[in-house]
Amino acid sequence: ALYTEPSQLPHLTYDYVIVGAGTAGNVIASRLSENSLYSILVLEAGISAEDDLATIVPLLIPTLPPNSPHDWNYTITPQSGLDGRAFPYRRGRLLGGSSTINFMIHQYGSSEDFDKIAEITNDVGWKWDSLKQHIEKHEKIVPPADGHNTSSQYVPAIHSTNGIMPVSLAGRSQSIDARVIATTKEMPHDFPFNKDMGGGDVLGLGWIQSSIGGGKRSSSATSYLAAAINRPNVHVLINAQVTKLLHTGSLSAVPSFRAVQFARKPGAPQTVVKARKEIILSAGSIGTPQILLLSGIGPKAELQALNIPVVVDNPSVGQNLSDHIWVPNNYKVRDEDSLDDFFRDPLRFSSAMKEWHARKTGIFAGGITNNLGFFRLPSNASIFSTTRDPASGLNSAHWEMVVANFYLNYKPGVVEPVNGSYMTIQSALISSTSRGAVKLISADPFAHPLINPNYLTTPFDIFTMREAVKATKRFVSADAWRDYIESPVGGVVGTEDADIDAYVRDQALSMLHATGTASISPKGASWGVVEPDLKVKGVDGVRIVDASILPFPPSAHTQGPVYLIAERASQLIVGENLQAELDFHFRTDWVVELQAFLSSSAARMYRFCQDIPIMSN
Ligand SMILES: Cc1cc2nc3c(=O)[nH]c(=O)nc-3n(C[C@H](O)[C@H](O)[C@H](O)COP(=O)(O)OP(=O)(O)OC[C@H]3O[C@@H](n4cnc5c(N)ncnc54)[C@H](O)[C@@H]3O)c2cc1C
Repeated sequence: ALYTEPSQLPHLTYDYVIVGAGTAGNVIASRLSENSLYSILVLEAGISAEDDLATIVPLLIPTLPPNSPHDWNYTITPQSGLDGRAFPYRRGRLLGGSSTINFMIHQYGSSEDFDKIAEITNDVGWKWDSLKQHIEKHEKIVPPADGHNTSSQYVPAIHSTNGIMPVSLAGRSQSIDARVIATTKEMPHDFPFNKDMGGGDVLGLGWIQSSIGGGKRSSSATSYLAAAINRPNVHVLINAQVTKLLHTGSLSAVPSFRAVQFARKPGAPQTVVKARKEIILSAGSIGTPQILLLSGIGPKAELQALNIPVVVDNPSVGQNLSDHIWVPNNYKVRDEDSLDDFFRDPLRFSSAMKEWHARKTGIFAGGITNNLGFFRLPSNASIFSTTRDPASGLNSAHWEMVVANFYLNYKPGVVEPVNGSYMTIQSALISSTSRGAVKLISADPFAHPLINPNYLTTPFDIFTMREAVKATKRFVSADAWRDYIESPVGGVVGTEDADIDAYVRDQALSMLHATGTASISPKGASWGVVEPDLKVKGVDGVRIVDASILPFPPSAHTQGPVYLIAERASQLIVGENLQAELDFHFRTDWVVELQAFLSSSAARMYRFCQDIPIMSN
């Protein structure tokens, strides 16, 4: 059931309390609630926007304005690597979290990314060969909205048609598609064709898969949560911003956190709910470290400076913020079909909207791009004489290219051209090595934290962006574009490396792929925030499941990896419960078992009211 006010909650104690009904949180809620014996509460700070067309109609997403109620409306700190610029940093603040406002590109990353996580954590369960089993439950490949033949555009064998979330290939064809593919044939060394990036092999250029099904966005809310919300053991409360986790005692001298405090808005009454088994933090790469810090779990000196009582001194909380960053390379083109005219023409816009309403097809049924590719620097690139290759392996990317058939530039203050047709090639940094941090600005839980991604502050990052921009120039020099591109628009001024660097620092924006602020680490390591099983280090009762646990930026847009991580986390949690129950049964004689069986329903009722003491912190 969905509740909007704390007073509507039927209980104040649940088996599991999940913080954040976002991409990962809804996976956990859905999978755990498949067992009707577990009671689950999901607390979401944001709203439900299930009828909001901007979050349903795929191509309306570029029109969703900043400063909307769907968004946390963060701003990052001024970036020394970007000429001191600061800009909005979007995160979904609604059911589905960022999966409800993202650009729907859907893939998982390189197999080596996950193999590297397995190596870092000494946990083979994170290896790609193990993790990819979850694709079967997650993904449901459906035909694209225009029903075109996709046989040359993906490899069905590495996908699933049985999962919970509809995913499809591009829902409308674009005039540039054939030129992109022709370029892979003309320049196969620089831009090889990759028929499918969804199976762990990401390198090359090919067709995009999107979290779109039947012409509508698929989010964790429309898939996982929709499947679970009517189960009697699932309660979801929106407008509930968690202000901290409460220290409730200790287990074998390890501090326990088994209660969550939340409020609707600043000054509103605080409500406390208790978790009998576990709290799952799924508040995302910004929200999760913020909540840990507010709860006294974080760097001691930082917490003390804000008069937050320190329960667990962990210097890694909020550190290691990593992200992908991109620059637009805009070109003026000869094209009647670019989306520029479409967005400017109210008649075409409304007739396409009518088509979408009638049949869920047409321009609006597709995403913002049909093609993307992942690439590496040459192995003899000069940067490798001073910097170790940060990619997860030889089949993982350093940079990415996304091709869109309209003028795309979100830099604040940029005015879109009022006429003409355009194409944009986004050059993005993937294996970034700059690391930033999320820190509290005050002990006020409603104050936005300081978000400093520290972009482009390493020689590797600026080198790779420079090479990615140069590669774009090579790409558009192919014959395939000769009669199409008129001229670059607002691009690099000059021909020197320094000119490209200046352009990159002036133009770069975030891909909004924040990761790493509650990083996974080897069991018992002195660094990192969670153990390989995602339990918070030095804490009893809390697990983290979201993008924050990724130790480094993957070769992917980040929703796919988050879905796989959340599926595995659900399996770990359920598995631990089964193990605990088995242990219990093997230890007891039949009389005790019978008693347990007979009293289980009564016990569940009782445990709803059970009191978990709360320490002051
Ligand atoms: C505009 C945009 C475009 C993107 N485009 C793509 C794309 O095309 N493809 C792709 O793969 N990735 C994309 N991403 C990134 C991807 O969507 C995210 O990496 C991923 O969804 C993160 O999942 P998560 O579970 O970690 O966090 P989220 O999905 O953000 O979920 C966190 C949830 O926790 C809630 N929350 C936070 N703090 C609190 C609190 N204190 N109390 C209660 N609730 C709280 C939030 O409101 C939110 O619902 C994009 C992101 C954005 C913002």
